[in-house]
Amino acid sequence: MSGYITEEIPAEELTRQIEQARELGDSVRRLVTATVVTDVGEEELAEARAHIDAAAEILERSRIDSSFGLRFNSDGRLRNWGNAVEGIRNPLAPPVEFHAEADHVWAEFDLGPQYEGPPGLVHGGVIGLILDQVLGNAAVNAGSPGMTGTLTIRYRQGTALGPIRVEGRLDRTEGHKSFASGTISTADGLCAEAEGIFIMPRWARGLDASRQLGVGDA
Ligand SMILES: CCCCCCCC(=O)SCCNC(=O)CCNC(=O)[C@H](O)C(C)(C)COP(=O)(O)OP(=O)(O)OC[C@H]1O[C@@H](n2cnc3c(N)ncnc32)[C@H](O)[C@@H]1OP(=O)(O)O
Repeated sequence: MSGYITEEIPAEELTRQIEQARELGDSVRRLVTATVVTDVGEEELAEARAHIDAAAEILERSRIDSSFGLRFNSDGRLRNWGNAVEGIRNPLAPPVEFHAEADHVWAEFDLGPQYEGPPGLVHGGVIGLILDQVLGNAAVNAGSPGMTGTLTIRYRQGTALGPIRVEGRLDRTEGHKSFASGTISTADGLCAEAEGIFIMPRWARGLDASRQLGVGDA
């Protein structure tokens, strides 16, 4: 399967690259939020657009000819900068930083106006996006990673934009299948809960465990 790349970047250099990636992602995330809620006039909009197009042209001077993929470094760190939930250089990602406990994973972060569905509330698809990742990471954390086969979500109440907490845990495994569950909550209480079946695909079953579907961090 392509997109799984092994690299040898010296540790200090990789740390520097990670910082730069986060800074670039944060700057564009700020821009995305500002774009959704700006109320400036026509002249300022034109001025901003010229700057944005100029910045895009600089970034396009050199680019990889694929998506970012999963990049494993020789020091054990893994980069998933394009990931739609966790990718530090992906401005579509909040990005979510998960914490791994013995029996579950969790994260707390803000969802801004770019994630809106119904007015003031998080889009249902974004809820699914985040729950897919938290359940998948729970399976990874428990040592039983897999691709999402089935994801079932029950939306209990609207999720207000702003601070949210997500949690996920592995409930059980059956052969190549991992059964995970998780929740999204806010200050208003439980907003959505999910159950998922994560399956180790046939093509990945013979691979070294550390390379199966991106077990790792960074
Ligand atoms: C880094 C980790 C975090 C990841 C978080 C994000 C996760 C994702 O977004 S993954 C992307 C979205 N998912 C996908 O694209 C998956 C697409 N589907 C596939 O790749 C395959 O169909 C896949 C992996 C689900 C099944 O793989 P395949 O090699 O066909 O499995 P196969 O050997 O036929 O079946 C294995 C078992 O799973 C069951 N199964 C197969 N498909 C499904 C399914 N969709 N739902 C439930 N069970 C299923 C089979 O019945 C079989 O069960 P049993 O062992 O009891 O007989």
